Amino acid sequence: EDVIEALVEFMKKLVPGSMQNIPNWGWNATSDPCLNNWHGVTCDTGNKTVKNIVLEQLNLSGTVDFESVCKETNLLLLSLKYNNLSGSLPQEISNCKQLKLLYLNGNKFSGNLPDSLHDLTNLVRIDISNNELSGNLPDMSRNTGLSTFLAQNNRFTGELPNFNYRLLEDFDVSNNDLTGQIPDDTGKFGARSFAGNPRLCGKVLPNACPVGKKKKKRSHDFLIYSGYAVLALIVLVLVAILFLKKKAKHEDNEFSSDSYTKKGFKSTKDSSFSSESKTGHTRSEFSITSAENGGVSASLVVLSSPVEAVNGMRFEDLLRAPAELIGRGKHGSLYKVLPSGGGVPLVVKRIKDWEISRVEFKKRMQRIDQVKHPKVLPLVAYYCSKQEKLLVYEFQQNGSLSKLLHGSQNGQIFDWGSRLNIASNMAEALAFMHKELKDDGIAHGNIKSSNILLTKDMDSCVSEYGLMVVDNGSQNSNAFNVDVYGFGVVLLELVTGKAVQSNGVDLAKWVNSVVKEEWTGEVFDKALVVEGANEERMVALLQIALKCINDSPGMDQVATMIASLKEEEERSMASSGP
Ligand SMILES: Nc1ncnc2c1ncn2[C@@H]1O[C@H](COP(=O)(O)OP(=O)(O)OP(=O)(O)O)[C@@H](O)[C@H]1O
Repeated sequence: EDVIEALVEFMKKLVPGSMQNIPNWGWNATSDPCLNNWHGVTCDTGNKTVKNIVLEQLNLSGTVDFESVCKETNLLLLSLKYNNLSGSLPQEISNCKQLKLLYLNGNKFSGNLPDSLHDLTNLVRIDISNNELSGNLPDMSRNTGLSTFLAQNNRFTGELPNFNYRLLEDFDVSNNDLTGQIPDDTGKFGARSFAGNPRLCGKVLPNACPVGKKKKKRSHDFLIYSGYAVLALIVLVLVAILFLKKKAKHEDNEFSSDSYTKKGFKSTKDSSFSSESKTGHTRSEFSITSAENGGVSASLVVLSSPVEAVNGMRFEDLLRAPAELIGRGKHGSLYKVLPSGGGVPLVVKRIKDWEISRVEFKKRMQRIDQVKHPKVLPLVAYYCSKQEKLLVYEFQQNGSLSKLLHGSQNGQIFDWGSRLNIASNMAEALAFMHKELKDDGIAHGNIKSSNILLTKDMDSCVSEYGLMVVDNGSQNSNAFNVDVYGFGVVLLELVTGKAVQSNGVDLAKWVNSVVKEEWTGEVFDKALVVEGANEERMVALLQIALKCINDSPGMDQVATMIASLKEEEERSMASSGP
């Protein structure tokens, strides 16, 4: 009832005047928003809780009662764009804790933005553009899941705060009255994102910054950094004391029984660390906290590794190394870490919410390590405590297949032959892993183009094998089918050049429907058509992709089909060659 009352209150304020002014949208206290389909409301699948409110372009001219709506609901999406709403955005907006998408653009909101926006830690997109908002922009560097921040055409003043520019995909603060220097040293966003702020300066703007201007900020940063350093030092000393105490009590018998070269670090009750990136210009933080219940010890297990710098590495080395957050996916965060003793950069994947016992986890990682394939990125080390699971891999400087296909290509040509090569290598690697790990029930679990990486020689390899346990009831074989499906989608990306989800359209569904309508020619990546890639073989690869998606063939069968396609391609190249 409280929810209904709050929602009715919210609607009353959106439409000023008497209740009669509210159009017949079903929003009344005697009905149910989920069961009676209130206009603009979407609920969860059980029709119990309101998840989305979308009231766009409806000429609403009142104010927004964030207090009521955020207190009583767990909204994921609130979109009120293109109305005539006014008033300010209150601190209480942060009670909408689950909010992922907030669209308030195209209204007449005014006043300062509340600082509490940085407490919306689930926020992915916020669009407050085209309003009359003023004052400083809040510091949103802690909203690490944020990918879109649009605040253009307002009256914001003051300096631009720090954002996680590396993680942002869309950013626009143009046409405000911002001052000072652009802190985005990544250069990722061009002049367009910052234009129309005459007192803003930076590399991408015609307005270069006067030399020496950054000093004040530096000394301020220095204070913050030294604070972090002192904190980290205290924690490290505590960890060391606890570690020594524990060590005296326990013998490390974890690493004696098998054939790997392993060295473990035992960390005791609490360990935490914070460091800052030396590579990135923007400040980034890395912190691993492990608070073990009941003082059970945890270890970093370093597997025998071709990576020199890693052999002998300890957990504390990992913690001490400069690190930079480079990704925050559905399943956890990814950090790039530079080992302190020099050597190759590493990535640390920190998995959240994986309900797996430590024994199971360890068994699984060791099993994966036993099955080696040259095109599967080997695990370098792993760490497992009750709350924390960390996996260490070697950093691959050439990025992922996803970036190659959908990122700015910097003039790189990604031709048909290379695509077929990647398809064939990845199919073969997965077929091998599936065969070897069938009995253990360990599939990859998360096949997608961002998990196919390009090595320094531009060779492809699949990363993060076995990090996701696909929850598919009792039939383990399903996990392998999920891989085949994921691989099918990767093949579609290779053939179409399109991303898995573009403009809300699911790639597999789109290709399936286009092929059904017999417009197959429409789906191919224009770059491949221009290059003159053989259409017959493109159709053949497309069909293999659709087979993976619709019929769940075995990975070995898929690998065989792609291998013969590749052979055909090579034969034809040889016969048409000079
Ligand atoms: N070893 C690595 N070297 C270089 N880049 C990597 C490495 N591992 C992952 N990446 C890249 O870092 C980015 C973030 O990776 P991350 O695994 O966090 O995200 P994701 O694959 O999109 O999501 P998920 O959590 O579902 O795996 C991706 O673009 C990925 O391609």
